Amino acid sequence: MGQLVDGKWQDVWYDTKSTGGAFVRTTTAFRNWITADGAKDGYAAESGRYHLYVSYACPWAHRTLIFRALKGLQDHITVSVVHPHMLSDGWTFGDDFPGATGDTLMGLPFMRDVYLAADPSISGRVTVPVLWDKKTGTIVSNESAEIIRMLNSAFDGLTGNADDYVPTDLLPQIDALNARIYDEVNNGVYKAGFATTQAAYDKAVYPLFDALDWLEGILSENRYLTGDRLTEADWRLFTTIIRFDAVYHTHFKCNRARIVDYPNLYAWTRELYQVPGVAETVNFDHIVQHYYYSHDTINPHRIVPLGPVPAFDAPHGRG
Ligand SMILES: N[C@@H](CCC(=O)N[C@@H](CS)C(=O)NCC(=O)O)C(=O)O
Repeated sequence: MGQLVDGKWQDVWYDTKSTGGAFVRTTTAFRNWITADGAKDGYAAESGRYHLYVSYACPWAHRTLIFRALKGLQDHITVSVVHPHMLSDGWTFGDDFPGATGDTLMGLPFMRDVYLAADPSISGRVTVPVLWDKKTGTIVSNESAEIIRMLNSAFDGLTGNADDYVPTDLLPQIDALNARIYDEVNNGVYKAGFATTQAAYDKAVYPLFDALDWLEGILSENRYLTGDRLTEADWRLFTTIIRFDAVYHTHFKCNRARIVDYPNLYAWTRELYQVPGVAETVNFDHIVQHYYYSHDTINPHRIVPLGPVPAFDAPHGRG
């Protein structure tokens, strides 16, 4: 775990001293957009041009794998999967774990080397996902929220897949859902888990469970978050919820309730898990190994608790 400072790796954990024990997520550095013709930033949607660097453990990277699958982009965008253990070298391309592929594009040893290939004097955290452009040899984007918006539509002309998870008429509703879900759920579990004071933990964990109660209410009356259409808002929530009982409940101390205790949220999770192509993007060995093994300030002995993984392939009964 560390970060790059002027192109040099420094092994340091998150600083919570200057923020009263609170985890504050840093903003991302590469924010370009792929569009159908490349008119916006020079990145045109072309088959075989782009490569995704992901971790199966990471909920943000998971979003991009889901959109790649939903949009039928598997033959157009290649992928490398990092090793689940993120230790003093950060994410690595060790391939001695089932499903970890190594860097299949450039053969580099560490994820930081991908950032250095884009900018040799870069400063900042080395995060996944990364969307890499093979043509110009740089990072297009390392912001999952923007990568999935690109994947949602930019390649439609190439694939003929026009499924739209961000329909214009629902955009304000999707953005409003995303904003609360990001702050209180997606990032809320991290704020609870990485807090180093009781006050910072309390400030995250109460809103988190209030938000889960709110979402359970929505899903008791609607099939999906915005009503009867499955949208980006559902998928952005899904990658946190599917990890919840296996890791966040125990490791991040989000233990007022489990997802299996919320009948509608749990059934909705099973329905989304069973959407064709999605189950293949969920890898519990990587998820469980990553969290319990990588955060030595939280779990210094790296003991991976037994825990059950809920039966996400059980009938969901929704619809
Ligand atoms: N804003 C980024 C956040 C990505 C992120 O924080 N990824 C985590 C893994 S779940 C990471 O790579 N952390 C490494 C670090 O912070 O050093 C996104 O959504 O794409």
